Formats: sequence, C-alpha cells, structure tokens
Amino acid sequence: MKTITFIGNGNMALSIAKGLRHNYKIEVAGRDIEKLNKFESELSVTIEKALMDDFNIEGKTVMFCVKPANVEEVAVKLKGKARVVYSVLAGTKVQKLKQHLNSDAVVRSMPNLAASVGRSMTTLTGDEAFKEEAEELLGAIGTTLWLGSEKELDIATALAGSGPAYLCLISEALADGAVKQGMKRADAMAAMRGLFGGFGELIQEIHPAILKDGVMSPGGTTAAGYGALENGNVRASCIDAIEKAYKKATEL
Ligand SMILES: NC(=O)C1=CN([C@@H]2O[C@H](COP(=O)(O)OP(=O)(O)OC[C@H]3O[C@@H](n4cnc5c(N)ncnc54)[C@H](OP(=O)(O)O)[C@@H]3O)[C@@H](O)[C@H]2O)C=CC1
Ligand SMILES: O=C(O)[C@@H]1CCC=N1
Repeated sequence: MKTITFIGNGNMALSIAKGLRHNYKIEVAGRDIEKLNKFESELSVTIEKALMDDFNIEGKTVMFCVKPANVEEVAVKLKGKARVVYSVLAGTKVQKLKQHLNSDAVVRSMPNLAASVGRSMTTLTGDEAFKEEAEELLGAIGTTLWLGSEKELDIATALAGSGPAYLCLISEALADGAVKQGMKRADAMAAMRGLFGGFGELIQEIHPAILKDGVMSPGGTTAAGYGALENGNVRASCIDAIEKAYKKATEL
C-alpha cells in the first residue's frame, strides 16, 4: 500500500484522509499530539503520527493542508525533498509553494466542503505528469476537474470552493422567508433541504434556464418570487461575489 503524508490535521485533511483510508496508508504531521490522536480516532484506522518539527518529507507524496497564511512557518519545520506536493491551499500559487517547499512536483487542488461526505467538486492544476495520480487521489472525495491554468483554479475556488457558503446564505434566507410567512421552523428547514436534494440532481442534467422556464407558470407564484429576486439584484450580486472571491484568491 502506498503512503500519503498529510501536513496539517484540520477539517480538509480529515475529509481527504477519510476518502483514502482504505486504499492507502495514512501518515499525518501536525503540531499537537492530542489533535493527531483525535484525527486518528475520527478516521477509525491506524495512522502514522508525527510532530512537524524537523519532519522529513524525503521522497513522500504529500497532501499539504494548512492555511495559506501558514506556508512559510510550516515549511521551515520540514526537511527533505518530497516526490510531489498536493496543495489544497486557496490562492497559494505553485511558484510560492515551490519557493518554500522542497518538492520535485506541485499540484494545486481546490476541494469543497462536500469532501466531508465524499461529494467534493475538486478542481486541479499543476504538474501534468501527476494529472492521473491527482485525479485518483482527489477522486476519493468526489468529482475532479483538471484545469489548464492557475488563473482558472482561482476562479474555480470562487465558484465551487466558496460556493457552499453562498448556497448556505440562500438556503437559510429562503427558509427564513417561509418562517416569516408563518411556516414552522422545522417544516421550513425540511422543505428547504428537500428542495436542495432534488435540485442537486436536476442541475446535473438540465441547463438552469430550461429548468427555470419549466417551473415558471404565466402569472404564477414563481414569476412573482423570481421578480423579487431580480429586483434584489441577486443575479448581479452572484456575479460580483465570484469577482470578489477570485480577486481575494489572487491576493492570498
Ligand atoms: N474549509 C473549506 O471548505 C476549504 C478549505 N480549503 C483549504 O484547505 C486548507 C485547510 O483548511 P481547513 O482544513 O478548513 O482548516 P483547519 O483550520 O481545519 O486546518 C488547518 C490545519 O493547519 C494547521 N496549522 C495552522 N497553522 C499552523 C502553524 N502555524 N503551524 C503548523 N500547523 C498549522 C492546523 O493545526 P492545528 O490543528 O494545530 O491548529 C490545522 O491542522 C486551507 O488552506 C483552505 O484554503 C480548500 C477548499 C475548501
Ligand atoms: O474561504 C476560503 O478561503 C477557503 C477556500 C475555499 C473555501 N474556503
């Protein structure tokens, strides 16, 4: 069994490790042994645990899972040259990763929150020689899409990486609206969850404009509600959200 070495033991590392645990040996380097023990018990398989100080990555396949602001601080603790580094860090460029981490190759990946249920939409870019391996590894937590440039990965970060938070805002607001009209909170939440469950399947097959036309009856409820969303500039706000999040990715 091949070993995958995680640097960082946070949420994203745990989600990816859960996808890989039955087909790979898992090694994790962190800065707190208690957190490493917790990681192991949540993973329910035996893992190699190590503290980061002086941790040797020589020849290893590394899954780099710390925050973008901690690259330098973590990198100076590591020694040796990795075979390949897979980074999940938002916005952090291949050039910066190569500058601080000693590795023969670097692949950037951008998973999303649904990694925790094995349904991540993960975009990838970087060293083409590792495309197949990257798709196999990150494929363990959902769907992958290889992109041709870091610019596109940063845009995809704004869309699919941050996207769950935007959909949370919309889902919570829609349920709040139903409560405002007199629906019980628990019923409003159940109806909202059912909506997203069915919609999640439909949108895989059908263009959103066609779906919308299929829902909207002349002079009906959907047209009334949809008009309110247009008056609230929801479409422009979504386009603006992607612009702002992409810009932030270029600044991290
Ligand atoms: N959350 C999400 O939806 C997504 C996140 N990402 C990316 O994943 C990466 C990790 O995010 P996530 O797992 O959510 O974050 P977490 O906060 O859960 O995990 C961050 C990890 O980094 C470690 N760490 C932080 N600072 C240091 C330091 N100075 N020295 C050593 N270790 C450090 C933390 O250690 P400790 O536990 O000891 O604090 C922890 O193990 C980020 O770069 C983010 O951009 C990408 C896509 C989606
Ligand atoms: O908000 C962030 O910066 C990270 C990247 C995508 C999702 N979370």
